[in-house]
Amino acid sequence: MNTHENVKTTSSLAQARALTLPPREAILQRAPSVKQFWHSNAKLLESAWQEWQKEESGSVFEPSIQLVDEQLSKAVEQAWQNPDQEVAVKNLWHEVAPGVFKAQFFNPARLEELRYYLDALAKTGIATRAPFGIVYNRRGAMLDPRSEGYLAAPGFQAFYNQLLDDYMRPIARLLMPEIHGFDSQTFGFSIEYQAGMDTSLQPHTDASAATLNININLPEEQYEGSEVDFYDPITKHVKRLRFEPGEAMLHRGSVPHAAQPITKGTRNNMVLWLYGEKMQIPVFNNVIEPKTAAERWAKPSNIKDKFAPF
Ligand SMILES: O=C(O)CCC(=O)C(=O)O
Ligand SMILES: [Fe+2]
Repeated sequence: MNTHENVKTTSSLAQARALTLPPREAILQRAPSVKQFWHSNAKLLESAWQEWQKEESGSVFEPSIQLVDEQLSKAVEQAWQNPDQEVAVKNLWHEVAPGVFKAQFFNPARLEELRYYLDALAKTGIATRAPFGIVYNRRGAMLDPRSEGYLAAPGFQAFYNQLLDDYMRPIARLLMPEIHGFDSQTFGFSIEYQAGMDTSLQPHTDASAATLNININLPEEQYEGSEVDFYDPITKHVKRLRFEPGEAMLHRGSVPHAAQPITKGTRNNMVLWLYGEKMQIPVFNNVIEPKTAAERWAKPSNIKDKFAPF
């Protein structure tokens, strides 16, 4: 006989699995009924994810920060212990276009752990919402708690928060000092590009102060096309960049960029954003107040608000 608590939590997963998603046309039209669907089921979905995790713990290997490239994780760990050594982190990032920095972020040999886990999440039968920003996104997911229908599995959330708090924020502050102070709020989503599905993205800027775009393709997952173009608004130069498995680009949200059509294979990525309270981002030509290394390697005390870009 189940305890009362068990009966209650077991039913969340079953209830979540029994939900009928709004029709695809309504989703694409961003109908108010779709927003209402996610809003009214938000609590149920969160408890379903918790329940799923309880049931599955042991059988599904959770992604850990050990997936991060060893050089990067060592340098970052050192910097947390002694911020004056942050230059070792900076040296691992190369400015490949104005305001765009590239580094090896995940160890490609361990990416299958993340992908295996994400596949397991996709098979739970718990509904997730794809990013509206990607025209027809059929495969991607929302990652941040501010987004309805997000991947609320506690194991995933722990990993996501570590990526943002331990890695992205201090690194972004180090490479783009003007974003410091516009970085207490987080946002994230995943994308899967595939010919015949979501194939490209029009030129745009992000509503972020900084964007970390990490390729999570497995080494054997080849693709053609799907380069990301970054535009230099001053010189009008276009830099066409290709992502290899585990590579990341960290860029100012204000740098215009576009994804070229994918012609073969798939490209999977995880996109993380930082911005300030109420979605504030740095203003062009803002006076930059100098910060210390110790201030960069610190977690913001600001409470997260609920503003979601999409
Ligand atoms: O395709 C990419 O890697 C870029 C995605 C992107 O720019 C976005 O989602 O805002
Ligand atoms: Fe973007």
